[in-house]
Amino acid sequence: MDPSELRCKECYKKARTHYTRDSVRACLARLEDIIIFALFERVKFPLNPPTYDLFDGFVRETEALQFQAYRYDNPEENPFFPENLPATPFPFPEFLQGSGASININKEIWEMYFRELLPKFVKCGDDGNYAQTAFVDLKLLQAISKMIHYGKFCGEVKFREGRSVYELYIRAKNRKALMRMSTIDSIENMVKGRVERKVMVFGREVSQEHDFKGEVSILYEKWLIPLTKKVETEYLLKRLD
Ligand SMILES: O=C(O)C(=O)C[C@]1(C(=O)O)C=C[C@@H](O)C=C1
Repeated sequence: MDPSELRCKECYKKARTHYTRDSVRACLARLEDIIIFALFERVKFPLNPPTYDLFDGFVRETEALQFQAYRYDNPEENPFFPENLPATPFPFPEFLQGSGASININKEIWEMYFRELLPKFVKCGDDGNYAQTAFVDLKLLQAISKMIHYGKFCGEVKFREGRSVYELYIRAKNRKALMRMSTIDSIENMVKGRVERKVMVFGREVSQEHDFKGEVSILYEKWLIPLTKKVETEYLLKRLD
């Protein structure tokens, strides 16, 4: 059968119209699984430096292809090289509002990935598996990017629940207060605990070679959660533009 014939009524419904605190948190939890699995996949390979001679081009070409397959029509997805792609109007009914909808901090995520994450988790060496290394790097980068940019959706659901207070701080451009309002320590601790448990369960085999104890939750604490909150706060600051 030609897969392009696969159609059902639901396909035309473009259902991603509404997000709630619970649905956004459930997405973040699923992305956590993808990030942890991909991290385990990545540490099976050593650093493999020649991978990175062509990695930029590999990401640009992959994004150009995925653009044609409508990946970036979805406001949950943000390219690493937007300058390489035609501008996209958002065809999904828009949930995000204001000019913060187009925030893209992938350049910062890219820096964090190569400066902090890879050197921390991956051993030096070269086993020749460059294509596999590049695929898993991109998978991990895209999952991390999606998670961090979910900060926009976190910001929007919180704004809709507490519009009057948020409007006050947004008009006063009070970044600190918005950051404080976005921060829920109990949820962050729950996320870090859950990450630790997943690492222990998913990573039994990998952990014979790599001792991940605490490291993935530190990655969350030091980079992934702060960058998600940064996107959330920057989104809110532009919510009324
Ligand atoms: O769950 C939320 O409310 C979020 O904003 C997400 C998140 C996270 O990155 O997991 C970020 C900030 C909060 O302090 C708690 C959790």
